[in-house]
Amino acid sequence: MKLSELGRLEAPGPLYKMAQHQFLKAAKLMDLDPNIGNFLLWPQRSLVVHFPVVMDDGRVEIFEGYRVQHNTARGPAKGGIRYHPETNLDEVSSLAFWMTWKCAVVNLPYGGGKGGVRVDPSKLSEKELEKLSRRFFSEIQMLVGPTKDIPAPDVNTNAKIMAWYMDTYSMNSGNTTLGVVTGKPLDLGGSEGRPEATGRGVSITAAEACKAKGIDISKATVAIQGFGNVGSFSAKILSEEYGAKIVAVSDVSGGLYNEDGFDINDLIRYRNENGGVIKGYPKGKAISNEELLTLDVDILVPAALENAITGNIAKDVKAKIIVEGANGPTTEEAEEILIEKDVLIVPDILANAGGVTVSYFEWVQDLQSFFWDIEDIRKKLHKIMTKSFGEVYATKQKYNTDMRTAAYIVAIGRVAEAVKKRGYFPM
Ligand SMILES: NC(=O)C1=CN([C@@H]2O[C@H](COP(=O)(O)OP(=O)(O)OC[C@H]3O[C@@H](n4cnc5c(N)ncnc54)[C@H](OP(=O)(O)O)[C@@H]3O)[C@@H](O)[C@H]2O)C=CC1
Ligand SMILES: O=C(O)CCC(=O)C(=O)O
Repeated sequence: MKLSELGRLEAPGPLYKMAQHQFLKAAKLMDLDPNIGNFLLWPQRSLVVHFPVVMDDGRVEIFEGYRVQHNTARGPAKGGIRYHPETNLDEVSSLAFWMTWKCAVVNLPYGGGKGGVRVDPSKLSEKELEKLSRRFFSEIQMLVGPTKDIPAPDVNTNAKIMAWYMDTYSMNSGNTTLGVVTGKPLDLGGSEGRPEATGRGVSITAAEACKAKGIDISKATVAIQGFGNVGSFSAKILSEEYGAKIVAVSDVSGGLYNEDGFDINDLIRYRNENGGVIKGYPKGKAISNEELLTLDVDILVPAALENAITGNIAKDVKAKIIVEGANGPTTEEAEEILIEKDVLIVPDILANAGGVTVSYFEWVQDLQSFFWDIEDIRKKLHKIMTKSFGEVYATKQKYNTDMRTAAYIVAIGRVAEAVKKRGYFPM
């Protein structure tokens, strides 16, 4: 059978289909065995759960949640859990799919998984959030475990929620199991450097991309969409450690522009004191998220949600480098336009892999009950990110292709090797 003769092309939805197209582009270039290709195109396991939560006013609300394991050939599934009112099986399946390739591109001994609950957490009280988190984790306990599937934070989830997950799993199983989730608080088996890790990985790969493009990062201008975990740490590290000038930032409430560059610590302080929102910060001019994406900057970091850079926006993008802090921020149509315009895209599965890499360090530390210091973590992360960037860039040159396809080629090669050596198919 040829890869083009797929038995089943109905994906869970449009996002998953886009992810499959990215995979197929690489699979064809590397002439992947069709049996392996057809297998890797689909999630290995998907669990959809519905569960009740008694709200503070006595009403019972039913929530829908998901945990998808795309592939576990190289090790336990790994990937975050997101809380968002619009998340769905299509989105979570796509995110799980990308986790498989992300873990493989940085050569971690993991497969890919992801989870989500359809909820707007800003509308819940602290007590409701805790009840929802504990009940959801109990509902997916049949899939998770330190040697099976290890969740972590993603959009709208954090260390506090990871602690509740860990405690719920431990209560249900009768022993304290630190290694069941990562991104936990430091005094509960968390790792130094995990909160900053994704932003640090974004910054390291941005610096490598600048070298490849002949841009001096200490003179570079940067626009960042999204000012949560990934966006704010990318801004802080790029400005403080690499000397780049962050001229635009945004969150869901809109964007801010300052041609002299923002003082990121002051902006973080404002966000924290202002209910998590940057709107109204006095030292910047208000701009829309769309304006931010098309600013004349050297580096653009989308660090919010999927499909932010559409074809229409791509036509007006002026950045020379895009570093995808978010998962899936560039649509297929946009990517074609950007490649045509010679924009260097550092794809999500490479650019934001710093988070899962330090999650891996956390898991290793939990399993061995021996913890490392921040210098160790940063050094090891830097080594993995620069090596991975180099491997992907060399593959791009070898196959004369774009960075995303090159990253897939590296990752698929590693997963295919595991599939073959485990003996999934007669060879
Ligand atoms: N956390 C991690 O370690 C990792 C995260 N990622 C990916 O990075 C992205 C961001 O995740 P993370 O930082 O953790 O999430 P957070 O919840 O911490 O932050 C998300 C940010 O995006 C903003 N945002 C949401 N929607 C929009 C929008 N339509 N336009 C502009 N801004 C918007 C939010 O604004 P507001 O607060 O106002 O809602 C917030 O500032 C996601 O794609 C995630 O999957 C990837 C790898 C690891
Ligand atoms: O830290 C992790 O395990 C996974 C983070 C994540 O969900 C992601 O990289 O998209």
